[in-house]
Amino acid sequence: MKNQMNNSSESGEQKKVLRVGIAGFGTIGKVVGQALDDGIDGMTLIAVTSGNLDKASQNMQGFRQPAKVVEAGELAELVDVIVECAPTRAFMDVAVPALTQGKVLVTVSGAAILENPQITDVARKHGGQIVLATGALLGLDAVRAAAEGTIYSVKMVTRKPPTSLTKAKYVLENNIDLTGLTEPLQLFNGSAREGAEKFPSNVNVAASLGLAGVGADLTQLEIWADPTKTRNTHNIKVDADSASFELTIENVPTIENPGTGRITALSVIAALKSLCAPLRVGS
Ligand SMILES: NC(=O)C1=CN([C@@H]2O[C@H](COP(=O)(O)OP(=O)(O)OC[C@H]3O[C@@H](n4cnc5c(N)ncnc54)[C@H](O)[C@@H]3O)[C@@H](O)[C@H]2O)C=CC1
Ligand SMILES: O=C([O-])CC(=O)C(=O)O
Repeated sequence: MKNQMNNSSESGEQKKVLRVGIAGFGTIGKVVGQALDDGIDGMTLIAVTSGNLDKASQNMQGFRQPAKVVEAGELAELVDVIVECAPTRAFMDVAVPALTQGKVLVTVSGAAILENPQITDVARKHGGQIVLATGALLGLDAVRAAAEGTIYSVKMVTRKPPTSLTKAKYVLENNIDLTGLTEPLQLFNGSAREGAEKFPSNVNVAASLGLAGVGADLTQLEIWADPTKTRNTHNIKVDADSASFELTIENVPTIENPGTGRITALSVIAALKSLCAPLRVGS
């Protein structure tokens, strides 16, 4: 990782402090920014960019040390680590300059990585790294481990309250009215790749599951708008030669953006901490 800041610790030894920038200061970005402002060992928030720069400044009013608010193109050169939590369509505008400059990109945009697989070549060529945080899912550590052997099948079923899906691309494009739904409605049944294309802001987790395991084409996905649910629920079933497992996570929707579970920002914070921690738990 290039260009880390040096700080002297009390013992006099040089300690590397990672300079962090956030691209996308919305539901996830604000929580991550607040955590950095509260203090994460070994890193400091330097700069933020977002769709609306004035709003980003306002959102840092309570911060002890508000970061610089910069245009998207300026962010990468100022920092060592970029946290990308912008809409899928903005991913390449953030990722390419970051990785071309050899920086670390921490992201939850699994759908955008599937859509732009060449981004890993950019990272490889310039010595950058993409860290796809687990986000709103669970079990990616076990899926990755199983993928070192033979996985026979991976299936994921997502059930979200209708309010978490009203802004989904597929729902808007097809004028699907989810208000007044009285029983579960299946919106999608197919591969994780196709699901991530149709619901890019809603099943990043399915894209991540595909990337962790047998690939997005072989990962099966169902998406349901389910009025019996109050939480964004993902169930995954994996059958492999090393293990079989079934896991379910029930994510509390955020108030700002019900499609995004509260745990997502916390997963990003955990991923950031892993970059500096002397002990890293999980693969
Ligand atoms: N893997 C996972 O578990 C999850 C992934 N996500 C992904 O994270 C993304 C962010 O989620 P939220 O924070 O809930 O969305 P949000 O809509 O609350 O915030 C997005 C922010 O990005 C900003 N933005 C728009 N255009 C931009 C650009 N060109 N450059 C930089 N920032 C820009 C917006 O102004 C807004 O502040 C989602 O679009 C989704 O793709 C979301 C939830 C879970
Ligand atoms: O997958 C996503 O992008 C978001 C999600 O399901 C959740 O927050 O539960």
